[in-house]
Amino acid sequence: MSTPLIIAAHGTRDAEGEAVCRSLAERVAGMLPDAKVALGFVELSEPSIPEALTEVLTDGPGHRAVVVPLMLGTGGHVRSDIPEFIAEALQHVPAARIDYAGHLGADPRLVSVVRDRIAAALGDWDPARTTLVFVGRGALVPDANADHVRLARMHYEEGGWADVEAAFIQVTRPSLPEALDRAYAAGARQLVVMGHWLFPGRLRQWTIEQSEAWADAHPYAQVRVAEVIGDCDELAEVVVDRYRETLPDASPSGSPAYLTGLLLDDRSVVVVGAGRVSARRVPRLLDSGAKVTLIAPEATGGLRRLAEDGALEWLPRPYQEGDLDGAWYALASTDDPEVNARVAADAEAEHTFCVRADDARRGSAWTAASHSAGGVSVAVIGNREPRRSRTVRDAIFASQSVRQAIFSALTEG
Ligand SMILES: C[C@@]1(CC(=O)O)C2=NC(=C\c3[nH]c(c(CCC(=O)O)c3CC(=O)O)Cc3[nH]c(c(CC(=O)O)c3CCC(=O)O)/C=C3\N/C(=C\2)[C@@H](CCC(=O)O)[C@]3(C)CC(=O)O)/[C@H]1CCC(=O)O
Ligand SMILES: NC(=O)c1ccc[n+]([C@@H]2O[C@H](COP(=O)([O-])OP(=O)(O)OC[C@H]3O[C@@H](n4cnc5c(N)ncnc54)[C@H](O)[C@@H]3O)[C@@H](O)[C@H]2O)c1
Repeated sequence: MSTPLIIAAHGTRDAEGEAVCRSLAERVAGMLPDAKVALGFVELSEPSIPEALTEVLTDGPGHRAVVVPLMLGTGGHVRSDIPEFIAEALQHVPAARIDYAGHLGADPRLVSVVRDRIAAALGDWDPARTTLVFVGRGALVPDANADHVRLARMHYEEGGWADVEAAFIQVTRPSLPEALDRAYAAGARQLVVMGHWLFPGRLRQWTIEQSEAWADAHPYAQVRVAEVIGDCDELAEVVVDRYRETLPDASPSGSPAYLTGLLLDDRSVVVVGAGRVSARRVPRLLDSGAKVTLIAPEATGGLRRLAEDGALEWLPRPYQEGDLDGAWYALASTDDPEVNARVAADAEAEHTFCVRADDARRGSAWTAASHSAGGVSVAVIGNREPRRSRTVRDAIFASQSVRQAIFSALTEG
């Protein structure tokens, strides 16, 4: 049995909205046959999040649960209310572990569903002659509102619209009628209103009412209102992904690797095998100041040159017992599994951490996908999926906010 999933939904007075939410939860449950999946609501529907959590934690396996907020943005419910509900549940079941997953966000699958809903409302209209009014909830959290405006802008960039206006149904501005007025003043006479809502409910109702009232007052304009996201596979898949993202990755025992930073200056590191894998890893070891001894009958050109330059010591012969003496760290990366197994076994006996390149579960260390910039090093270890780790590392450094965090700290310092 896998860890139970609590889907933290908003809740609604609207019977249809609640039914659609429940059918979405069933769809998610169908995608996670090994896990108990239950709904908990922030308000207006039953059970509450602490009630739902307490029930699965008391009955379920291992006193663990994952909470996925069924929320598009990062407003107060995601930042404060749900964490408080989790804390409340932990008071009832103190030994429990509850992981709080990320909100749904602008996942490409959800953006694509929204695009479909908008296209259905657009019907026979030409987007180039139509203005899209993209309505969000509005929150006290500036970031959440800015995210909504960003998403509206993405629809402009990708949709071929005459124009796109972002609007908010509550809390902040422009309101929906204000955004419709702006568009009208700019010449728009065909408007599609998309309320960025998950399910039917009051927000959808207000969107329709306000759009109709505005259209009645503007006889030269036509307004079409798009449907909500609703219960669909894409939404369920994003919920399942958020759930899975919180689960620990599987090293040999199923526990995640313990990430650390080795300080290798002048410490002996033994690399057995001098092919492509070693050629990728040895330069990084040398960058870290390690004293590298390379053991292999044949070495790639690059490694040969490093040996000739005196950057490392190369012993051009097969591995033999005793080669790991004094080593702090070892790499077994020959193309012979039996040799790699011997290196790993000798390292184990010496308490030397050792990477086994051909069969990682039989080693005691893994090589991270890493990069350093501005004195900050990032190491990513995945679930024996090196390409994914590399992609995650690259995404971290491609992120503007990460670079800002690294370099603004440098200038402040
Ligand atoms: C991240 C990176 C760091 C680095 O090496 O510097 C790294 N592997 C990279 C590339 C890569 N590895 C492989 C291919 C071939 C193509 C393919 O299959 O996709 C490519 C792609 C290529 O070469 O382009 C094959 C492969 N890899 C492992 C096994 C054996 C096994 O899993 O049991 C096999 C099958 C061997 C076989 O079939 O015999 C095992 C491991 N590889 C790890 C790290 C460790 C943690 C990984 C993680 O976080 O998930 C781990 C678990 C242990 C370890 O070896 O340390 C680096 C990319 C960084 C960058 O590009 O900058
Ligand atoms: N972990 C990873 O990221 C990763 C990536 C690709 C491949 N691999 C695996 O790693 C292993 C090595 O791959 P490669 O592409 O570097 O191989 P390669 O064929 O390029 O190099 C193998 C090296 O091992 C040396 N060698 C052979 N027998 C030896 C012995 N008895 N003692 C010492 N050295 C010996 C060879 O001289 C050569 O230098 C393979 O088993 C491959 O399946 C791992």
